[in-house]
Amino acid sequence: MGTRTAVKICGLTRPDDVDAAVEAGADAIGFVLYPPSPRHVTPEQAAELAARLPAFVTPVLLFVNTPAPEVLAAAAAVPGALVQFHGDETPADCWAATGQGRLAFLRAARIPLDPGTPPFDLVGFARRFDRARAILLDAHVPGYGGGGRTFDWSLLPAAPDSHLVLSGGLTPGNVTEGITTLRPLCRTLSVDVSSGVEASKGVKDHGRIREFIAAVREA
Ligand SMILES: O=C(O)c1ccccc1NCC(=O)[C@H](O)[C@H](O)COP(=O)(O)O
Repeated sequence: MGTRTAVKICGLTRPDDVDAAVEAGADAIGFVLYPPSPRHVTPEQAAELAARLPAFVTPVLLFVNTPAPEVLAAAAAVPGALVQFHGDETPADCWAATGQGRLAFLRAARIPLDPGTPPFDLVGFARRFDRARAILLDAHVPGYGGGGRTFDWSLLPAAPDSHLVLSGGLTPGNVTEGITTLRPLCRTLSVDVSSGVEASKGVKDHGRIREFIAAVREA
């Protein structure tokens, strides 16, 4: 029996898109609380959208270098939220912004795209952020994330004790390859997508969400 790969659909801004992602079988829904992002929602909007989620779908609040009090205030309004740190946050920043571990968090690792850069020290990164629920692997793109770019999956070293989330440029067409490439390297693997299921930034294509999740379920 295959290991079930959890799916996070990220960057939702509209109620209909949240409902469609839940209907399609998403396990987690990400809300971007980073004002420069074209997918940005306010904490109040995130709380309103998250209230549409059934208990078995996890809301994920995504921050970039946000002060701890703002993270904690936003999370207080979203019961059961995971927080995702996608900037330059240190382990100490994550500890403070999760209320000394009260909140579970994902830590994004932004993998350089430049050819010739040395392999990413995934084991070292995971050790640094050993309190993280999982390490989300994304391409290092301008604007911190949501870039629709894949990094070179073949360069990733094994991280047998790590819970990983593959992210960055996933689509219904490439997610199966991503899963088969990374699943043997880690303890558990989930996937995360934003651009690859969009009609435009922040506007999700419901058919592509269904295709993406169907591809994951078949992998
Ligand atoms: O989605 C954004 O606009 C964004 C902006 C700034 C930091 C992070 C952001 N998204 C984080 C995510 O978890 C995305 O799903 C991830 O970067 C993958 O995005 P994509 O390559 O578009 O699938």
